[in-house]
Amino acid sequence: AGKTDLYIGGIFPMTGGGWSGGQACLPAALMALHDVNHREDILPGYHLNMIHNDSECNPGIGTNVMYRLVYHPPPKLMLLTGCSSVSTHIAEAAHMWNLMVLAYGSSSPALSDRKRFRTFFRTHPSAVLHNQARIRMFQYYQWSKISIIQETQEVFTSTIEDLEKRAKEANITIATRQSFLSDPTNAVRSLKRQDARIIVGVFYEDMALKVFCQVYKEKMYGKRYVWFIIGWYPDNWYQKVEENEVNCTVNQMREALQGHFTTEMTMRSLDDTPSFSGLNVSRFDEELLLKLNNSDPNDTPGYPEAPLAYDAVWALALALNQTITRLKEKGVNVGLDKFTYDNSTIFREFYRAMDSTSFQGVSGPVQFLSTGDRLTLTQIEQMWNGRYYKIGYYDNKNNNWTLNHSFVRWNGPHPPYDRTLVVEDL
Ligand SMILES: CC1(C)CO[C@@H](CC(=O)O)CN1
Repeated sequence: AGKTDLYIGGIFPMTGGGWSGGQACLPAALMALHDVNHREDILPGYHLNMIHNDSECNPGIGTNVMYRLVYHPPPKLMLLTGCSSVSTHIAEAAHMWNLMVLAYGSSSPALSDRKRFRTFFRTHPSAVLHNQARIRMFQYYQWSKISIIQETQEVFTSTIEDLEKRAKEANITIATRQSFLSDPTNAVRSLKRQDARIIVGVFYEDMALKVFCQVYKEKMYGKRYVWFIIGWYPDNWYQKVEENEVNCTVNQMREALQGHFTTEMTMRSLDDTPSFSGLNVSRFDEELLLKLNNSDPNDTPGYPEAPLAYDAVWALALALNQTITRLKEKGVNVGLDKFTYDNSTIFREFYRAMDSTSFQGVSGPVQFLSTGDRLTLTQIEQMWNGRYYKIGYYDNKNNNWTLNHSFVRWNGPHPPYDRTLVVEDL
């Protein structure tokens, strides 16, 4: 007998100036849909379809896509979203239609607000996930005086507010906090004037080039300084000096960046054990590359986040599957295809099922906090001679970490101090 069709909405940033991660995340989501629909034990008797459009990572366009998905039949059971700027608009309104929003690409800490985003979940961790690893490193090397420089973007402002809270709890002083909009020259000079030594820098990669060219000019690198920046830029980000009109050479950038640390959320499971779907990381990447007709993964936006999109589709499929059971247990004999936006019966069980998600994904264990947040490991790397080396991981769920400190290298004879010591200058 033919299967009953179910529909979900998918909003993917394919183009536009922001994060266009839909380029790899849409193929990954379609891969998961295919795999789910070929499992007899999942949503038996149903066929899951996704209707998707390009948000261009633009909140206005994204909201328009949502309205079109909602006001054109058939009803959609939920919405998948990417960029934070789109998710914040859609997730605030979605409850009006009993719609769950599951983001595979939203890192903004602002989204961890259950009151404002009542039906929001995400397989992409919040950007605050960098902070516990940073604090642990500071404690390990006994740095209790930290400085901060940030680009004025909401995601970085919210991240630094969380870092300040955690630093206070750990008796670590934030000596100075500088921010800049598009030219970091004065912010870097202020750090130098205030004798900043251990510095956390949060900005997008185009600004990172400007910051470290200025760091080179101010000589704020070498044996007296330690920099912590974001790790999810492409590995060769610092070489793009011409296209960003930065007047430093690649060698000067490399010299300024020698020994800096980065933190980033891990988006692929560290071990190769198969996920619930049967795919392990290496098989997933093989299949994804085929879908991307073997274009260079480093040049395909969203390639790092693709497992988060794959796991998001599995999460909603397993939650819908659970919803069937929950409805039966409540004696509600209605098919999922009978969902309507003004009927909260199905949504309520769907929400409870999503809230209790727990399965092994390609991106690692998939579970949500009560805020809808996802925890993953945080990866710590260090750059040496222009290349990044993994030196440790922080497990944010169990609050423990592994640091291969013998891998860590210093520009001087010992780790720098967090302030000027008289003895050091003798
Ligand atoms: C790690 C990154 C690049 C952070 O921004 C996310 C996009 C967003 O939060 O809008 C995608 N993943």
